[in-house]
Amino acid sequence: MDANIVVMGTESVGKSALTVRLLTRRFIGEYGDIESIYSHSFMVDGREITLNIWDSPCSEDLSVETSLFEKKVQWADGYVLVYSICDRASFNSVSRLIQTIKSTKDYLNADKAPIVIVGNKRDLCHRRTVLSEEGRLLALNTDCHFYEVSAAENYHSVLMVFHGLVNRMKDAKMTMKRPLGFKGIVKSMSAVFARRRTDSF
Ligand SMILES: Nc1nc2c(ncn2[C@@H]2O[C@H](COP(=O)(O)OP(=O)(O)OP(=O)(O)O)[C@@H](O)[C@H]2O)c(=O)[nH]1
Repeated sequence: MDANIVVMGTESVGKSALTVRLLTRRFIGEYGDIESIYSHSFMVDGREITLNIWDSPCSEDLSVETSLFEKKVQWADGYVLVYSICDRASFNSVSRLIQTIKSTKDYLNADKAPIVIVGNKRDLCHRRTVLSEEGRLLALNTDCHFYEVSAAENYHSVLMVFHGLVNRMKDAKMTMKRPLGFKGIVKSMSAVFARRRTDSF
């Protein structure tokens, strides 16, 4: 199975940290302002799954970004929407993103693609401003899955996010997508930071 996942959320919530954690099992602290698509393969229930993961900074200015946003929605088989549990504005933004994704999908008549909501930075619970229950309730109300994780502290919880999404995608009807033109597991940090221009497809 080959599936496309878009990782979205506001600035500094840990989108790159989550993606890099999945790819390398490591947390390196600083990630720079990278927008990249990575390819990562792993086994689930004896089957090889290849995920193409688009780590994208979010622009709230959808009037400017509409065509890029539509491109992402057309491309995506699933979404990881990230907020920081210490940043209420990032949580509110995820809530708005879900509505925008759903209305764009309706507008484009795109396939139903599952969404996972991720509350990141769980290790900073002394600075928490968003309760777990709020995340859980948002997920319940919008038919999404919900996880709270710490990309800084834990690889397995991050793995669970992507496994959970893969399981939901298996249930959803998947249409064949145009291949990205590159594949393979990203194995080293230098490969992780090899940039891929997103306007090339
Ligand atoms: N304590 C803690 N810090 C984290 C965690 N995840 C990410 N960070 C930190 O938060 C900052 C932003 O992380 P990034 O992964 O660059 O966030 P991003 O969402 O990709 O940011 P942009 O690319 O600017 O949109 C960095 O300083 C990370 O070290 C976490 O789980 N816990």
